[in-house]
Amino acid sequence: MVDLTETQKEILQAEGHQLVTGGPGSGKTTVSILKAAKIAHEDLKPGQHILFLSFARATVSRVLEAIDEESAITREERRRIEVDTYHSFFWRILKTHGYLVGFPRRMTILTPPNEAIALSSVRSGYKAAKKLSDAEKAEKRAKEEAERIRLATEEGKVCFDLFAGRVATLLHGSEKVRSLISTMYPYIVLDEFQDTSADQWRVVQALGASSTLIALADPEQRIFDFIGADPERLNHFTAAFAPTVHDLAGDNHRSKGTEIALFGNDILTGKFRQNDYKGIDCALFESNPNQAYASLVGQVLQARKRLIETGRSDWSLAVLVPTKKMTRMVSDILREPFGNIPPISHTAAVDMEGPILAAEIIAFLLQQRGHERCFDEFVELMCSYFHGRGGTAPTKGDMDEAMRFRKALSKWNECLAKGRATPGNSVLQGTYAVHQAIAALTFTGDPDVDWISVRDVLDGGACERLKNVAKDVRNVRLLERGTQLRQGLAQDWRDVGSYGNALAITRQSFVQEHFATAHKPESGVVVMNMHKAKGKQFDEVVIFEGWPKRFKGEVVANPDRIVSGNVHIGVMAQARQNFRVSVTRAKVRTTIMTPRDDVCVLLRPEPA
Ligand SMILES: Nc1ncnc2c1ncn2[C@@H]1O[C@H](COP(=O)(O)OP(=O)(O)OP(=O)(O)O)[C@@H](O)[C@H]1O
Repeated sequence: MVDLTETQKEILQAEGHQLVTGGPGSGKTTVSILKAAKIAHEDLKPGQHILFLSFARATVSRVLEAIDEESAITREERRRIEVDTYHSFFWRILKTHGYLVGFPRRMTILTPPNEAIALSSVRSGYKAAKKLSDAEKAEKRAKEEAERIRLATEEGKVCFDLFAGRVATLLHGSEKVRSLISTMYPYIVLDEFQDTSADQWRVVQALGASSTLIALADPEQRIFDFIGADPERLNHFTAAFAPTVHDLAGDNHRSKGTEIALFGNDILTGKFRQNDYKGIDCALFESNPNQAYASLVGQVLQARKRLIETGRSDWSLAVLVPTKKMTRMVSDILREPFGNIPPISHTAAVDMEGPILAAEIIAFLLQQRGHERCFDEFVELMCSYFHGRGGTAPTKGDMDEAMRFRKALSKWNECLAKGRATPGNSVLQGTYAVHQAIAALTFTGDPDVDWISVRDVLDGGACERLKNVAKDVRNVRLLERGTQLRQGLAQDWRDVGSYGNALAITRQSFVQEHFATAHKPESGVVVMNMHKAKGKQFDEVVIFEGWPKRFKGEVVANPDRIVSGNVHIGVMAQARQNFRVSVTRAKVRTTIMTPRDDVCVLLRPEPA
């Protein structure tokens, strides 16, 4: 067990609502878990639990792991601590009481890929977000919201974006539900409280009426302004609940013996106290893809070597990049590095809409039903993939592609109806050939083997779009040992001797996967967007940003930078906080990779 600091001890002793603040690695999560165990031991009545609410499943798994490591916590106390995400907690409330806010009794979750499909026709009517005026943005938002509400109330398909607002309305409107929840959870810990959105805050206000709240926050790790976090949120909490306030301030237990935390603080002010910081490396690279990626691969290999040499098996190395696009690019490079460097095994936190819809296509093909409209359904699933794979930003190209396939299909069917040959130049010829090839496969009953044999046919077939599906689906980790999907498919085979329900099983396992919390925190090499690193910790971190593209010596584009365009505008508070969060995820070392000819503006000292 750790030796608690004086402030941590005070937190354990204090009663009533609490606000615990402190910098990265200052021990907020740790002390709140010990506090939860103490409450479980001393204050809870039979049947009651203490609820630990967090934003992301990844944070949940880190907290669960921390609970497991705390040998001072008994099994019974552990059982009384319920760690959950806001999403999953809200869904539980909506499922039982949603009818109070106009939802039908039978509801299903509209997962992000299916939400993307449902909203794609609204969204594709607008230009890219950057080019929209404020009025257009508001109009687009209102139309999206209206469609979400229609889907929920008329069809019972509820998407995540509606959860917080509806639960807030429900709790404020029903004293009965409020007290039901508070009886079940008399104490609630709110992790990363600085990032609470307006709707989530309304929920918290209602919960705090009868439950005791413990909010954990670092105002300077606030990185979700773009979805409604508010710099005033901590003041709202203080005004509403008059909590005792405990500040763990600059304590740093995560990267003890290094100056990573100090460097993180200096990023906030732009005034660097030292030339070198222990635990921080700056690696410059040349501004062209070959050399940039070669430098990255070199740094990743060196870091991996250092970590393997520690002899531990649970080491972790995060490669953090500024954009989603770069997450994919870096993942592709690590999968197939140049020359004779073998693939660098890693996981990548890419957007899952495309991969999930691609998995649905594979699942559909596994069903091999060969019924009359089978090919039509297959093409329709491909069109859904085009509609949904762009997530919140469907591209015009994808929308056009879906239209083209639908048109081609009706022409195809017209020919068949008239007993004529299908058009030789149809875009569907390749698609049809692949469909036939898969229908002719003989499956083994081993979901892994069969899944991969379908994927291989897509990959090697004559349809370019299906090759993309094969590529996208590689990002799906659902077939790993013990997963819901793998078990479901194997069971299906045992029950009916085929994968007759593969599509339904796949859809269901993604919903369950979304709510599952029994995941281990990431280990090995992981690639992710800087925003996703919040609340996590790794042994080493490599931060890798984009570089300026020049033509005749002039910068013509400067994409994928930590600060947009790498230009110095105003105080850049959000960019500084975001960068600091990334830098301080490391326990031992953070390597920052920035282009030699255009070093990140946040690393240049502020003019005095
Ligand atoms: N008093 C302490 N003595 C030694 N180690 C500690 C102490 N408190 C916490 N730690 C350790 O320090 C690390 C960081 O702690 P923790 O995750 O609780 O910080 P945090 O404030 O929640 O961080 P962040 O806001 O960056 O997510 C953990 O590995 C934890 O076990």
